[in-house]
Amino acid sequence: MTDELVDREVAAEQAFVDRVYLQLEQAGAAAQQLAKEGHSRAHMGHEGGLVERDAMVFQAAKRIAQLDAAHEGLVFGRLDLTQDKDPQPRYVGRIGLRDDNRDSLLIDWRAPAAAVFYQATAAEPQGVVRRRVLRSAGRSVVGVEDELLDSEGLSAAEAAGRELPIIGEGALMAQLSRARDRSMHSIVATIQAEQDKAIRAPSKGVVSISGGPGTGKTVVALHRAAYLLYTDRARYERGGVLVVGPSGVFMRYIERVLPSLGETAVALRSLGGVVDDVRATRHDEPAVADIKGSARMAELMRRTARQQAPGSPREFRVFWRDERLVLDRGRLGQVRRQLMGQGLRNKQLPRISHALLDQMWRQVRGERGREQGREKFNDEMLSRQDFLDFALGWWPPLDAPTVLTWLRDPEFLARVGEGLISPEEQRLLAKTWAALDPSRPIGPQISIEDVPLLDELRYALGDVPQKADDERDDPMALIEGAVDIQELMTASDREFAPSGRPWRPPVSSIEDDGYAHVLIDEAQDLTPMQWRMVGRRGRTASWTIVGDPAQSSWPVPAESAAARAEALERKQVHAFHLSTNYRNSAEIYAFAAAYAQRVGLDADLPDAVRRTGEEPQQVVVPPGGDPETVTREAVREIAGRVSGTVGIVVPAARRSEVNRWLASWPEFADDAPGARAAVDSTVQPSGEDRVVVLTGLDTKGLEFDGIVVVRPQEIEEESLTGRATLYVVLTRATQLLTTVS
Ligand SMILES: Nc1ncnc2c1ncn2[C@@H]1O[C@H](COP(=O)(O)OP(=O)(O)OP(=O)(O)O)[C@@H](O)[C@H]1O
Repeated sequence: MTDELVDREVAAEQAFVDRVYLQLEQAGAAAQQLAKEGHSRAHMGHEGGLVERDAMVFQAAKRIAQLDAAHEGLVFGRLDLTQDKDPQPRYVGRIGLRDDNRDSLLIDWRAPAAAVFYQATAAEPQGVVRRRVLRSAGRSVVGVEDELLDSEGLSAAEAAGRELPIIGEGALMAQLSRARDRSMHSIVATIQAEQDKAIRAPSKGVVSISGGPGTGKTVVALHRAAYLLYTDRARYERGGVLVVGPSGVFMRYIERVLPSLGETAVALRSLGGVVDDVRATRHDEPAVADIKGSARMAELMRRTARQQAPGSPREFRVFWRDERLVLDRGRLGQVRRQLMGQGLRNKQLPRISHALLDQMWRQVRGERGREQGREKFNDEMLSRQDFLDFALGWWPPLDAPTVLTWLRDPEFLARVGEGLISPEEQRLLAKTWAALDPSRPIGPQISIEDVPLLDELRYALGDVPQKADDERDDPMALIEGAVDIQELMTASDREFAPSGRPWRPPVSSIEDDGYAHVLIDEAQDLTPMQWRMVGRRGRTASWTIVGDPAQSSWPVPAESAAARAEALERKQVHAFHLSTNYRNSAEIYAFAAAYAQRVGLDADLPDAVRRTGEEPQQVVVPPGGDPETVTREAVREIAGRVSGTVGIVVPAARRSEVNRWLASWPEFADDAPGARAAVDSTVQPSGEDRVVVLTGLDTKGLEFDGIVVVRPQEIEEESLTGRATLYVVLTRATQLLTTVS
């Protein structure tokens, strides 16, 4: 293959790509013009729909241009079919586009017509002679990679005067060898057949995608989200797609993929951010996390939500027509039980005054009182400030953060935890909640493990009924106006809302929590309580769940499996399995797999296909030697040899120490500004650093060109599932891996 030939082919593709961008600009300008003219029409009938669609294409393309200029092109694939099928080339891109005659210029990668691009193989070419991947930098085509799928078809095409040279080493290998930066990239150009099947699976029930490390589970799941939005945009955009991943760092790592595919209507949430308006970023220590994640906590929260509010009045006395009426403990207890039996606590707010009045009216025996009648009695009581204050103090509207803070009192905790959690467990829990302050926003005060507990409380309490706007600030309004309560828009309202009303992320009502699709990444790590939390968001949803049990950091798999089954409520599960590791070099993965087998993890071992000739290094600090010097040497060596990111993975207890090391090494001053920031606080590593310090758990789902593992033994011993965590750590590097023991 001559350079001249390559240049000629690249130039030919460039001409086509230029045409696409020109067309896109024209379509965008026209869409904008139309949108300007008929903004209100966009919500009506057919014409409006067209405006919306064109505007969407335009928006998508604009985002692609902004976000991906440096990396990925709009047009990435070309198919040349057999003479009898179609002598014209077909191009595949991130979005679909038509020319002025409404003929297809570019096929959306998700369209049925593009499926063959991913599914054709040499064994089953499906009419494809040559598959070509275009490599681009922004709008420039910089290379092409071809695959010949049907040599007979090629001869026939050439005989008919079509020239179809085969160029390049194969797109996949070129793609896999690229340096890694701090964000995940889309794989649209090189999706493999087994991945494509999972991406395009029908959107019913649950699609469960399993596979070992680096098999593309995450990236496949994200492409699936884009695929679903493409196939049923009205449903998924209106109902919402929720993507849940393990950590904030991970969410930042994947956040570019969907926009680069032109999709923005997706809520990306870390496990600490599933509940609206709450963003927890800190983990509890493993022993505490294990308690807070366990299914028993559901009962603890249920009991908590039924307790009398600490400090609330416990008695009410009043004289009425010469009689003393008393609401004492016993009578209040009866009213309480009656109200609790009728449903969620906050939902009873409109009923409490009448329930209390009933109880008091029963005490009215005297003739003077009786003859005035119940109505008069009600009127008079309801106009007494002391009665209203009592009623509202005794049964106040409650929000989950306030109720969670009740648990900071060890005596309260002991009472509700009786028979459920041991005194030692109570002590551990109370310690983590001791400083909770109801007067400050709860988000920054709680851990990732507290978030499902908070959610549990929200559902046990129910929403405080909403009143009309002018009464919002007056809690008294809750008591009297039992009838005209305005509920917030519910999930089903949203589902059937007139089209054209854009979907907005739910606010904070539990009725707004439902989504049309829920996608869970790293599902093996969800605790039973987390499954309950995400389950509530997907009652009427279809699901995509991806995970690898061998990477699990939850110690009681059976309990988690039960919670998962409950969350999925007998929805039908379609299972897909991915079998090739695209991340690690074969050498690195062989090392990690040997570790998994040695320590008895029941690992799903994929094939790693890319050889680099670089074996992992195991460095031992000599007796009396300095671990910092040895680590620094290892990091320097790796950073000098790879052009992308480097992760230094350490036991949780050593994170600040190693951050201090890194911050003090002048050769990394430019590469690791985040380490400096972390030295005196617990801030997350900044998004753009080339060299970062992470704990084992932090590395979940991420990847780096090079990894240095500091004291692997300690990572292993750090928690009950330390071996699985270390296995995860060993499977994060694409090029070079060094352990420092
Ligand atoms: N078809 C593909 N073409 C190019 N790159 C791919 C392909 N499939 C996966 N990759 C790359 O392989 C790497 C691993 O993918 P991903 O993180 O999705 O795997 P995973 O199965 O979720 O891994 P883990 O379980 O170890 O976190 C990523 O860099 C991804 O871009």
